[in-house]
Amino acid sequence: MAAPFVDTARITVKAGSGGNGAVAFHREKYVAAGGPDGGDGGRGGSVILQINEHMSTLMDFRYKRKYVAGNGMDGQGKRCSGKDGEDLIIKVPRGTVVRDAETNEIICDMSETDSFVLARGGNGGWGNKHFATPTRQVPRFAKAGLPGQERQVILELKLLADVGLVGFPNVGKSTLLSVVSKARPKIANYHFTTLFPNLGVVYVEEGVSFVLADIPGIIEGAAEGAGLGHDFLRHIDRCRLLIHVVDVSGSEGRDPVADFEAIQEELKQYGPDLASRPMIVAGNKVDIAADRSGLEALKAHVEALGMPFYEISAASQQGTRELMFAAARQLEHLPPITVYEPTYVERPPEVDTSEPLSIVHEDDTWIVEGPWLQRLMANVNFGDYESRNWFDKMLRQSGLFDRLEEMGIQDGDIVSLYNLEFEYQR
Ligand SMILES: Nc1nc2c(ncn2[C@@H]2O[C@H](COP(=O)(O)OP(=O)(O)OP(=O)(O)O)[C@@H](O)[C@H]2O)c(=O)[nH]1
Repeated sequence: MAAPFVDTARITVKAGSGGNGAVAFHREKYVAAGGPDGGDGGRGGSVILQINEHMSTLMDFRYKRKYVAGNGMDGQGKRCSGKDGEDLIIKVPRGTVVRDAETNEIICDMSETDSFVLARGGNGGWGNKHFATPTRQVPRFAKAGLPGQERQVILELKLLADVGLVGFPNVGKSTLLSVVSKARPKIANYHFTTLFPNLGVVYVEEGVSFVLADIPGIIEGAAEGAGLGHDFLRHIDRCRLLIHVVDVSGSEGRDPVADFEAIQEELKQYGPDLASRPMIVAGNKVDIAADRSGLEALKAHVEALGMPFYEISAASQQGTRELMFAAARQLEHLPPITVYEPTYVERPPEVDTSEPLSIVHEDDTWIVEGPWLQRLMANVNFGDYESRNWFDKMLRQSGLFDRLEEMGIQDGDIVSLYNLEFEYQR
């Protein structure tokens, strides 16, 4: 079965690595010993998400899963910095929610934020021009660039509609949407198949309009993942108001109260807050109702629950205008669309500190390098106290300071770790 509507995708993004710093010395005729003039490595490009208003599905992510930004170039002599790596822009439809693939935490909600840096490029390494000091006039070292961030994320599209139509298949949701929405602007390009959520703009009166979505395919068991229903339930999340459409014609031997309750149960299963979402109930197909018993039973049932009830015939447009007015009136008092607050907490990467680091001693400087240190430093936020403490703890735990002591480090010497230098104190 082909279901071309793609509203969730898992992708890997990788920012570019920083270029390496250069070791070079100034050379000029008649100038005896030139100073160090090795330039810095360029910064790695970042991976940036950006909203594109013309996109309405995550279809593009179906076949392309890996997104890599450009690496920074290495530095050169004559103080030339390497070129920065190019940023990679990924376009997503408005309403895309980004989660961490491992923890499922929300990283960002692209509904009000127009662009977001999803993976930071690595810093370029410093060239040796930075390392000249009075005691260290000929620094023969430069720094390697740091790797870019890499992460796996899940993109999830949640429609930005004010009102969602829910109900069993065939109760007349699409028909209702088609008769109440006059215009189908660019947001309404979901109409490739009937399995797509349909969006329409309802113009109620001068200056009053709202976006109405037909959320198809809610069936019993959808909340547990049966059929396609579950995929579409996701879209109701942001609707401020639901219109629950129930077939009250009594055709096919259906019981309106039982149908209503079955869908309510489905919403509850999916999320308790969905079941408590403000709701208007519409009893549809009154034009072909053989008698009014089903309709009256449903009306009594929902009014006892405190919900407004409207009887309509979508096909003949009876009562549909009143229903839309009622929806618009309710919307006036309802808070704006949900924006998902980020829940993602940046954690330090897991590193195996047992792998020995390389230590090179030059003048008063101790240059420390190694793959795990490089990875660690690319991910530590040095502006944050906790992170700095944690970094310090990792260094101690690795035995680095004991080894430096053994090798004869003195107080006041410089420890040089990629883009960080500090004075050693016992
Ligand atoms: N007589 C009558 N028929 C209706 C009315 N509303 C819808 N129908 C018919 O009921 C059938 C199903 O209507 P749809 O609008 O496709 O139902 P739906 O709820 O959108 O169905 P799904 O797309 O499967 O979720 C169609 O044949 C409609 O013509 C109504 O008010 N009266």
